[in-house]
Amino acid sequence: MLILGIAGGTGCGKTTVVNQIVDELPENEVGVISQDSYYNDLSHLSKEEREKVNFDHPNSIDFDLLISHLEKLRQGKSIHKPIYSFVEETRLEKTILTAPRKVMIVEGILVLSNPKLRNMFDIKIYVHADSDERLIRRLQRDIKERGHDLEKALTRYQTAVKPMHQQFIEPSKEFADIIIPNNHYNTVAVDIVRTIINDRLG
Ligand SMILES: Nc1ncnc2c1ncn2[C@@H]1O[C@H](COP(=O)(O)OP(=O)(O)O)[C@@H](O)[C@H]1O
Ligand SMILES: Nc1ccn([C@@H]2O[C@H](COP(=O)(O)O)[C@@H](O)[C@H]2O)c(=O)n1
Repeated sequence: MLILGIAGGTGCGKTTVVNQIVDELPENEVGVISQDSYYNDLSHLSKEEREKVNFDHPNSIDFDLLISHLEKLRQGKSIHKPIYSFVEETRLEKTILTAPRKVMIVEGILVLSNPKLRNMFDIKIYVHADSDERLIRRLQRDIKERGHDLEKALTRYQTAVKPMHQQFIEPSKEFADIIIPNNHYNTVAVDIVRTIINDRLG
């Protein structure tokens, strides 16, 4: 199994890059795991309490479960991947049965920050976009798709997203084998990563 880890700040385009990579590859050969699926289950907290959680700190992610799932996939076993609702800010009861694939892509803001997870990756990629570009994209997405209003999105950005980015995410860039500049859609970089994967798939 070839495991790729793809990190980068919120709104840099990780999901978009992964979708572009996967789109032209055989469906049954490549699997994707998003760190977002592994947010801690906060169903024991009230909605008001959940609003106050710092979702950009590594402690908000169940890395133990993510790592154990990746280990199982590597052993050829299927996993029950959690489903996270950004609107409810909690994990759903339903899971997705996910089978191992020849190539597994793990993407998320903090996947290169966690040393144990990072060491499981054969190829480490960091997607870079400038912070103003990321903020614009994030506001548009959070308001359209994640049920936030402008004030909530901006407050979160100032109090959690930006400081955690500076403390944990940006420094993880130094572990990357490949840095993809993504202020603009970068089809050349996507093609290069796809070629690496195709080589492995033979
Ligand atoms: N290179 C790009 N140029 C302009 N918009 C982009 C680019 N890459 C992604 N986007 C848009 O930015 C938003 C966030 O992208 P997404 O892939 O979800 O980022 P991430 O997964 O890193 O948070 C989405 O609405 C997406 O369509
Ligand atoms: N309930 C939540 C949980 C997380 N977030 C934000 O998601 C961002 C990470 O996801 P990306 O797809 O943008 O990489 C992270 O910055 C959290 O602030 C949220 O808004 N609500």
